[in-house]
Amino acid sequence: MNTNLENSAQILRMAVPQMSALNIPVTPENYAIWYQYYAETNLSLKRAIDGLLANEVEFTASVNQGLYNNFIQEQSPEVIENVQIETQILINSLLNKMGQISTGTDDFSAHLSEFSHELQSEPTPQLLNTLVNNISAEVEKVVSLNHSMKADLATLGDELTQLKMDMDNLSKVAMTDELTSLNNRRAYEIFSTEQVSLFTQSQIPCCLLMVDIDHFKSFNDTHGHLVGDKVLAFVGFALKQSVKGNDFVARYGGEEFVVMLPNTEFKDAMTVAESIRERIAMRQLTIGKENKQQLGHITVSIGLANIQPGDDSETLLKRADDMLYQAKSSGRNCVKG
Ligand SMILES: Nc1nc2c(ncn2[C@@H]2O[C@H](COP(=O)(O)OP(=O)(O)OP(=O)(O)O)[C@@H](O)[C@H]2O)c(=O)[nH]1
Repeated sequence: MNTNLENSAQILRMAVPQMSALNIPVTPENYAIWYQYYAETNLSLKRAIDGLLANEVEFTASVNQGLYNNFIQEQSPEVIENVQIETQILINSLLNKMGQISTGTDDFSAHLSEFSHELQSEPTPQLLNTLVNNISAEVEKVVSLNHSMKADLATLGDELTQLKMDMDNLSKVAMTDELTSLNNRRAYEIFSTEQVSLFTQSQIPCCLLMVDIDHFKSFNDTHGHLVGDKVLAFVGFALKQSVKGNDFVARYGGEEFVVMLPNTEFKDAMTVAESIRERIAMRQLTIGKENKQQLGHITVSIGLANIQPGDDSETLLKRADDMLYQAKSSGRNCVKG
């Protein structure tokens, strides 16, 4: 900021509180006296005031008038009037723009009102000059405050975006099964609760499939745990491939998966379940890129349940699980619902 303007603003900030502490009305004349006192541009005035202050003389109207008459120069009235009008216009237009300036304007507003008040009487050219300087200084202060606030806000915005990305990432990790990259049980529980409450509110049908790999223990025992993991990933992928849109696939735990089919009637869910079963059963599993090792086929059993009045997510899951048990008891590689 221009040093002259900065000085004027500083003088203004010293003069006004001092005048108020000494109960001196902020008239243009009085302001001119105290401005020049703090600016130290009028040494005889400064000595006179220092003397009055040292002797604790009260600054009555006549003392103030005496200071003005003895130490402040007379000025031409027309010049005063013109500058007075211009300054008033400037203040008004600034006041109108106040709403557009985002923050940090309270002091500014107070100062402008002060300046405006000072212009009500007949100010001297020095005072007007001072006022214009002070107004500019205050404007620059607010503008630079706004610039730095904008920069701060931009930085804050970047930090928030980064934080939001980190949070999104974290919640993704918390909801994802590492082995299959499907939703995990926690994500399923949230989704299932939402679907049950949707059904309760608006009877939108929704079905749940519980999918369990058949004889997975013996598969693991024969081929090893790592190959077993690959099979889990394959089943997860096959489930994803078999559904669409808002359908929700999760690994519930171990070799058990769940598929939720929102807005789906029982018979359509049965078709989806059958297509999942077939897709998995028909696939010849192999491992290794060059020397492919044949692993044979795996199958899944599926239990199907639809949400019914009075259900919560646990009762729904229990019915699907009961159906899965039936599918296993009926020889596996089938769907029951
Ligand atoms: N490789 C691998 N195996 C797992 C994982 N989680 C659970 N299993 C295995 O899955 C097998 C599940 O076995 P069981 O519950 O007896 O069922 P099953 O052999 O699939 O037989 P049925 O369900 O009756 O057809 C166990 O051997 C578990 O160790 C996993 O993350 N990776």
